[in-house]
Order: sequence, then structure tokens, then C-alpha cells
Amino acid sequence: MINPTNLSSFSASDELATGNFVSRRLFFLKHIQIIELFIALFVFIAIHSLRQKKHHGLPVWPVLGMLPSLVSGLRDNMYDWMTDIVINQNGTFLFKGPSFSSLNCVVTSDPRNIEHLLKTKFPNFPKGPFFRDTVRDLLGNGIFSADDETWQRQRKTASIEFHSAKFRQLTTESLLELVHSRLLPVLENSIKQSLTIDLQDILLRLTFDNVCMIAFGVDPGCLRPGLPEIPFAKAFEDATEATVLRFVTPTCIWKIMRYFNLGMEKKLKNSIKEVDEFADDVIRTRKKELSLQFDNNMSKKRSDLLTVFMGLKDEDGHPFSDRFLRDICVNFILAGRDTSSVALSWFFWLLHHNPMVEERILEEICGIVSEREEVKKGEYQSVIFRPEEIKKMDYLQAALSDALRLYPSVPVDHKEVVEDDIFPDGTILKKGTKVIYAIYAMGRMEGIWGKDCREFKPERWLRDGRFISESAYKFTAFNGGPRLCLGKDFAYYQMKFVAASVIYRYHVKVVENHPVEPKLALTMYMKHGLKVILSGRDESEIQKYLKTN
Ligand code: HEM
Repeated sequence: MINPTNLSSFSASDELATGNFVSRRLFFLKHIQIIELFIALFVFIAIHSLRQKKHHGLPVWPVLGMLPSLVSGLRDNMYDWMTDIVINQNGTFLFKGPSFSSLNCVVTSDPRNIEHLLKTKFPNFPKGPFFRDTVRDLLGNGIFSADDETWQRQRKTASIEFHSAKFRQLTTESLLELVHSRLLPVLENSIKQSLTIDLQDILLRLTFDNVCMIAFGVDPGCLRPGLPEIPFAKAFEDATEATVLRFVTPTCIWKIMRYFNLGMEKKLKNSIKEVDEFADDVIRTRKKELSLQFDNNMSKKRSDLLTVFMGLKDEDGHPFSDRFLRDICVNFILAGRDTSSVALSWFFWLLHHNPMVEERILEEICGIVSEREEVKKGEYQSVIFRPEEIKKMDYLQAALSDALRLYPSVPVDHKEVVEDDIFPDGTILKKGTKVIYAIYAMGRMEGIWGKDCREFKPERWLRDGRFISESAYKFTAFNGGPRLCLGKDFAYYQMKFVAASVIYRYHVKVVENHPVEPKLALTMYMKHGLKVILSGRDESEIQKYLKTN
């Protein structure tokens, strides 16, 4: 028998359960609708964003802009990623960063636009306040970051100095000393001990020592036997790395970090302090030395940049401040410390894959030295190349230029628009726009270099066996216009001298399966260095080419 109380209680709970079930269903349905709505919205946004790819080169997402594509591009070779986009967009595209960032910019690899910004409308495209603000702590008012009169004054003085006979003598003598008393012994030692070496690291040490001799007139000794860690060199490297990080960090964040002395900003502050202490010490010592020279009327004068700028006055007739002298030297070290060494690293890597080019370089070198008396007598090893011999090495210069075309030491560079402008290709530029010129991409564009643009082919630089240079707006590795690299001639001399001295004596073989890819930095380093094994060149190889001449 059914108890009515039970019945009523049964139906009450049943009702409650049914009610719960219905409200749960409603609740669920509501959520399903919301989820469906979100999915539909997402699909709509995704389709809309992806459709923008056709027009803008990359999908444009709400709020994030093109950031997701940039992040995925950063995972692989960022420069190849950028190359594909500019090629698809006929040379120029507008990168839309997230709405909360300062990443919006125009990216171009069109030589007409490059000429417009580097030469025709040069005053309208300075480095700009964003760049200066980001690098100020390390570079101060030095040539690399300055614009207008501050830049012009340094450029003029340094340019006169770079073209003076005394300076040329300093650069050639210091390089000769470094190559013959440091580089070649280090390489020879690696053969004796059957060592694998990181050629990029060794070349970086060489050019750091060299540029410090040119800028400060002091030798830090990075390439001394045992390859010691030099605190100043380490501090300089840390300071540049931390400064580069600022470019990919929102400005307000790194400024807060700097204020509270946190993370990378703490590292930057400490390393700049060490760089400054080194610079202060050199400046103080040099001042003493110069005053002693003046007292003793000594005739032997130094010709490094620091000494030259110490002898000059500013526009008010006062000697330059110690801070300004420090800025000048630090900027030159930055400009010349790693550009030639990374170029040489890519060059040796390309040679490893193109033995025919190496043969032709060797043939050229042997042809040039075969006129020497000691070579005629069979003394090959003692050859020290003379400046006039280096000058004659056209094929080597062509090979280095083609390496720089494919792997420019400065893969991308940047400017800021002062007044509204229009590029020759029709791109509209608003005041304050950042412009990135993609130098790496330019070397890989069929429209600029022809169908074989991705091949390493020194012959493209030769006419009747002589090296012919290209327009700076087509081959932009050394920049162009009024801000053309000041060290270009010296860099070629340096690279040719080092390459010839090594190739004449050694085979350079890259270690099997050594991964080679560019690192994301201001300069195009090899991310994992360049691990190589050297072996001495057989005399018969030299003989072969000497006999034919
Ligand atoms: C393969 C070697 C080199 C390459 C590819 C190279 C490339 C460049 C590039 C692209 C710039 C323009 C940078 C910019 O304005 O953002 C530049 C500027 C400069 N380079 Fe070089 N460089 C090399 C070697 C050197 C060396 C060895 C020195 C000095 C010892 C040097 C001194 C300078 C200076 C002083 C500037 C600034 C010029 C100015 O703003 O007026 N460079 N270089």
C-alpha cells in the first residue's frame, strides 16, 4: 500500500528533481548557445583576419594585429620569414603590431624606397627619438645614435681621420700584428693539437682587439693565447645584448625595470658601469700621456680616434668632455667590433659549400705573390701580404661581397619619418612611422639580383676580371647616402687580409652536422658559432698555381 505521506513526499522530490533537470538543461542550453556564439565569432574573426592576409601579407587579428605571425616567424629563421612576406607584397608591407605596442612599421626592400630614405629625402628619415631613447644609456650622443649637428660634427671629423695616411698606417699595422702574432698561431695550435675551434669566436676576438686599437689606442688582448675572457669585452657584449632586448620590450616596461633596477636592466646598468670605468681609465691615462708628450715635446704621436678627438674643440672652442669622448669611442667599437667577423664567418661557411670558389681565390692569391723573390725561392709560409697585393685581389673582394649580399652583417636597419611622405612605390608614410629596410631580403630578390639570386656567385661582381661595385641602394650591406658605413674601405681591407692569410695556408672544413642559422641580434651572428677543423695546405697546391703564372 502506498503511504500518502510517502506519495506526497515522492511527488515533491520528483518535482524538485524535474525542476532541477529543466533548469540545468536551460542553464546548459544557454551555455551551449554562448559557446556556439563564441565559436561563430571566432570563426568569423579568423576568416576575416585570414582574408586580410591577401591584402596585407599576414593575418591581422583584433587587438593583437600581426603579432601571432611575428611570434611564429621568430621561432624559425626570422629573416627568411620576412623575405617571403616582402617578396609576396612586391617589396613593401605594413606591419600592424598589437594596439598596446609600438611595433607598427613599414617594412621595405624596394631599392627605389631605399634610395629615397637614405639619400633623396635623407633629412626626413633620421634614426629618430625612439632609437635614441632606447640606446642612449650605452651609446650616449655617439655617431651611431646621433642625428643632425651632433652626428654631422662627428661624421666630418671621423671621416677626415679615416682617410688620413696616418690612420691607414695605424689600421694596417695593427691588423698585420694581430693576424701574424695572434690569429695564425692560434690556428696553427689547433692543428697541432687536433682541436675543433669556433672560428666565429676567434674572428670576433680578432676584430674586437683591432677596433679597440683603432678607437682607444689600446689592445684588450682577447686573442691572446688561451683565449682569455676579458672583462671589458664581456661587459661590452652584455651591454649590447641587454640594449637589444629593449627593442622587443614595451618601452614602459623596460623603463619601470630600469627604475627599480631589475632583470636585464640591472645587467645593463652593471655592464655599462664596467664599460665606463674602462673608458674613464683610458681617457685619464691618455690625457696624462699627452700632457707629458707636450712637456717633453715628443714627436711620436698616436693616431687613434680618442687622441684625435682629444686634440679638437667643440663649437664653443672648449675641449670635448670626457663623456663625449667616451661616447665617440664606444660607438666606433660597436660599429667595428663584430660586423667584419660575422661577415667572414658566413664567407668561410659559404666557401666550405663552394670549393670551386675557394680554388679560384687560391689561384688569384698565388698569382699575385708569385712575383715575390721569397716565393720564387720556395719560401711560401713566410708571406705577409702587402697592402698593394691585397688591393689586387678582385676575385676575393667579389666573393666577400657576394657573401655580404646573402648574409649582410646588419640584416635589417631602421629609420623614423619626420614629416608625412610618400615612397616612390606609392606607400604613404605618416609622421612618426618607423621604417624597417630589410637588407637581408634584398639579397634574395629575383627582381634585384636575377633568377640565380640565392646562389653564391662571386662572378656577378666581375667585369673582365675586375671587381665592379654596385649601387648602395641595391647592395645595402654598408648602408648608403650620407650615412654610408665609415669603415667600409677598412672593413674590406681587414676581411681580405684575414681571408687571404687563412686560405693561403689552411683548408677550413666545417664540422659535419654543425647547425648553422642566424641569431636574432643587431648583427647577424651565427647562433651556434662556426665549428671548424683546420688542416695545413699542401705546398703542391700552391705550386700548382704558381707554375701556371
Ligand atoms: C663587413 C663589415 C661592415 C659592415 C657590413 C658595416 C655596415 C654598416 C652599416 C649597415 C652601417 C649603418 C648603420 C646604421 O646607420 O644604422 C654602418 C655604419 C657605420 N660603420 Fe660600418 N660596417 C662594417 C664595418 C665597419 C668597421 C670595421 C668600422 C670601423 C672601424 C665601421 C664603422 C662604421 C661607422 C662609424 C658607422 C656610422 C656611420 C654614420 O652613422 O655616419 N664599420 N656600417
